[in-house]
Amino acid sequence: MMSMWGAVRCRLIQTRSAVRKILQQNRAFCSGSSVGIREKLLAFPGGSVELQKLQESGIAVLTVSNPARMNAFSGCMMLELEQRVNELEIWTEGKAVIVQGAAGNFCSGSDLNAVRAIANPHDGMKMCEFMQNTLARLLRLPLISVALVEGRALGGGAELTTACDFRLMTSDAVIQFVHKHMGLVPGWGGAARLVGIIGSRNALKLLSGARKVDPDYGKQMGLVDEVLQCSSGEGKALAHAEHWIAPFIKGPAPVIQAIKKVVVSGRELSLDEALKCERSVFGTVWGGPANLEALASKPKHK
Ligand SMILES: CCC(=O)SCCNC(=O)CCNC(=O)[C@H](O)C(C)(C)COP(=O)(O)OP(=O)(O)OC[C@H]1O[C@@H](n2cnc3c(N)ncnc32)[C@H](O)[C@@H]1OP(=O)(O)O
Repeated sequence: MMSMWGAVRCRLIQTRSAVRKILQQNRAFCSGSSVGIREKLLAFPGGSVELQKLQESGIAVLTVSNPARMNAFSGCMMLELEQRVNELEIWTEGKAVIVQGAAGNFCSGSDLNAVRAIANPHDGMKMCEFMQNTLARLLRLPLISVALVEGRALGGGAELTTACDFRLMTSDAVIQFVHKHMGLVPGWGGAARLVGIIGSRNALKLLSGARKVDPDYGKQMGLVDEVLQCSSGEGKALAHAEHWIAPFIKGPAPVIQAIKKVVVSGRELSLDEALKCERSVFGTVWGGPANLEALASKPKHK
């Protein structure tokens, strides 16, 4: 009969092979069809995507920064976002990531100067594919992710909020899928994720009406998880967001990461595949330090 440690080892190997498969898919994308679009994106400089990892709390803060253009995504920022996601994917001590915009504003979507320059269907689709891949990887991170919306989240900025597990808004913030006004539909995966978050009827209302979502409307339709008691640009929102997320990330990083992994598999895989993945992830925490410590302390969950 296989020992407990043998079973744990076996499940660890299964998990590693699942992770390897996902990494191979990501690498295939990085080395394949996106090569041409990377060169084109490089031609649109400006702004940055900054990452600060707070080792003590296990919270990372990802800041989209291009204040002169209301934090619109230049081509270089799209490439930089991908790099930041790469870094977060291998942050084993991390528990959460807060995505915010610089200077009290979330993000006004793609940089319209870049959009004008690559306004042909071929380049548009390649850019879409690039951002879809990056945002899908952001949402699949083994970290609990929060979009902290101050000011405006427009177009691609609204799509970025859907690539996080939770959305928090300051009292005067607005999320708006303005794509229809631009003669577009979301292309960074925002429509598919929006349907998953608020259902197809509400998604249809937001996209076809290009409706402004204020905090009350956002909460009412389930797009927004919490309205923070502060205004945009006041400098208080990040501290409020850290406070909001604290109860969800209490505990050791491997356990928090395992929780996020089983939720991602439940969200994205068929039931059979999700159950398989859940077993593998379970094997990584069963008999692990946090589990043994909890067993030794004879807890009562009152
Ligand atoms: C994926 C599909 C997409 O994301 S398509 C892009 C969707 N986004 C947009 O269409 C945003 C268009 N911009 C706006 O509606 C307004 O600029 C908003 C964001 C409401 C801000 O208005 P307001 O506070 O009056 O400031 P402003 O218009 O003077 O803007 C300040 C400077 O920022 C610029 N800016 C803003 N958004 C973008 C953008 N997406 N791309 C490029 N530049 C942008 C404005 O042009 C303005 O620049 P400048 O001071 O005139 O040089």
